Amino acid sequence: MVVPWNEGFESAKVALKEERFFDGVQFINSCMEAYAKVVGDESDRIVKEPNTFVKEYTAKLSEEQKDVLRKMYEVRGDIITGLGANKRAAVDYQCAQELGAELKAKVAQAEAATKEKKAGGKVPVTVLTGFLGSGKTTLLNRILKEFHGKRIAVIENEFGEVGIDDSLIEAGPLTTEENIIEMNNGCICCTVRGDLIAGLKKMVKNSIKNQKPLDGVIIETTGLADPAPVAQTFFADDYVQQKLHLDGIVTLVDAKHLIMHLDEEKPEGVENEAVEQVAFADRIVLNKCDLVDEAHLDEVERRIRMINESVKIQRTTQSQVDMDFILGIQAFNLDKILEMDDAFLEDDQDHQHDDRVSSCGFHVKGEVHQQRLNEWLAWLLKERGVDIFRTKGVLAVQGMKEKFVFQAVHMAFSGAPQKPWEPDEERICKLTFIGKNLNRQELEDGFKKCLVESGSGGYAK
Ligand SMILES: Nc1nc2c(ncn2[C@@H]2O[C@H](COP(=O)(O)OP(=O)(O)OP(=O)(O)O)[C@@H](O)[C@H]2O)c(=O)[nH]1
Repeated sequence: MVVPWNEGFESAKVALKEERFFDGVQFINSCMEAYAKVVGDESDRIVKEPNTFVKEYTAKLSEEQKDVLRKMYEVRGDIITGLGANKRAAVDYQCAQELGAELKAKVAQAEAATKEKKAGGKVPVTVLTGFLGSGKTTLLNRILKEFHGKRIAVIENEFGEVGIDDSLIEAGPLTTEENIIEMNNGCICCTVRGDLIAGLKKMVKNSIKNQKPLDGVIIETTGLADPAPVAQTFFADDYVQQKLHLDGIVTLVDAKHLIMHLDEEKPEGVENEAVEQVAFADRIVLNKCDLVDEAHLDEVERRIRMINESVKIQRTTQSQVDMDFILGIQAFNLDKILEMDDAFLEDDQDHQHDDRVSSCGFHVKGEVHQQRLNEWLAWLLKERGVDIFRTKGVLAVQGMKEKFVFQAVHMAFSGAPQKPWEPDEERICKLTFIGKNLNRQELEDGFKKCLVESGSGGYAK
């Protein structure tokens, strides 16, 4: 149903008054597009290229039309100011001025605000993103360790069919279980976005109720997430917008595999997540520098700069980045994002993942035979490691007191005993693969052969 422009304008004004800025943007943009048609323009320049539109139309409009448009640009400027995109708001105020409004003070204020960054007492949120296996969990563990005295809440989103990361996060004393939310039933950028909002709200409300204020929130996305919709969450929900602010998007990059993923050909209309993650980064942690030489690192940096020219980059191994480089940086800038992605604030954005990429996981009671497992995984990753992007497992190995943690990124793998099994803890094996064109039957058959009692006890997947 097409809403008449004047109704949409009223809704925008109400949303502005109630400080529902994200809704306000949707109302004002659609009402302005409808108004453009009234004055004879079929394009969307009225919202996307306001300066050009105003220059072209000022002389053609009646006084009454100019008055309406002037008010629309002022309201849109106020709404966008509410969201924090002051540079963009200044453009709207200037357009309103061109049409006769007296808004010098607002323009000056918006221009000054673009230079000054304000968090306004809100809890800072850091989005940790980066392709599969780039070092996000390694970094998260370092943050939790280094900020031992801080109350940091964590939202952990995993792509694997069987969740493994909960076993790999080493929470400190102030990051208790109630402050860690696991989301492994879908991707945070699409299917579980509602859960992300609900999770953030729950964390903030609990911290207020228990009088234990949060010092920060870290969101670790899946390696296949598009960071744009995750960032949009901080503008789309009013409660979240009032209580939290997006401090920065930190993208981990695997120095060895980044170029391969940037160059991967995708089917028509499907986005390349590795490119999106670099494009939206406020900081890049160029990790795994131990695996490549200097010339390769220079080439990786060159490729990063082709996508995100001005981003700050720090080279690391084992995600050993300076905390000042990634936390409390107030780097997220809505104006910069809008310059890159005009549609960022539209609430019906659609993005398509590569449906050849999937996950296959096993959750089995019982134990594996170490040698059989080693031989099988070595064979599998050698033969299929180009397409198997990521393998993770926590396994009960026959005769081993500790949990055996297996990790692989493409062909490079490592395994080591971790924490001991508790005396009354059931010995289980969890193993998950993420990759392109996975052959579930082959993986299942191979894994079954590694079990001490092949096929025994609750073969979950
Ligand atoms: N050689 C090398 N290995 C690293 C480095 N940083 C992390 N790793 C290893 O790489 C593997 C993947 O690291 P994670 O921190 O789990 O990566 P991730 O991005 O959280 O992985 P997903 O959540 O599955 O996307 C682990 O085995 C790490 O120990 C590094 O700088 N060099």
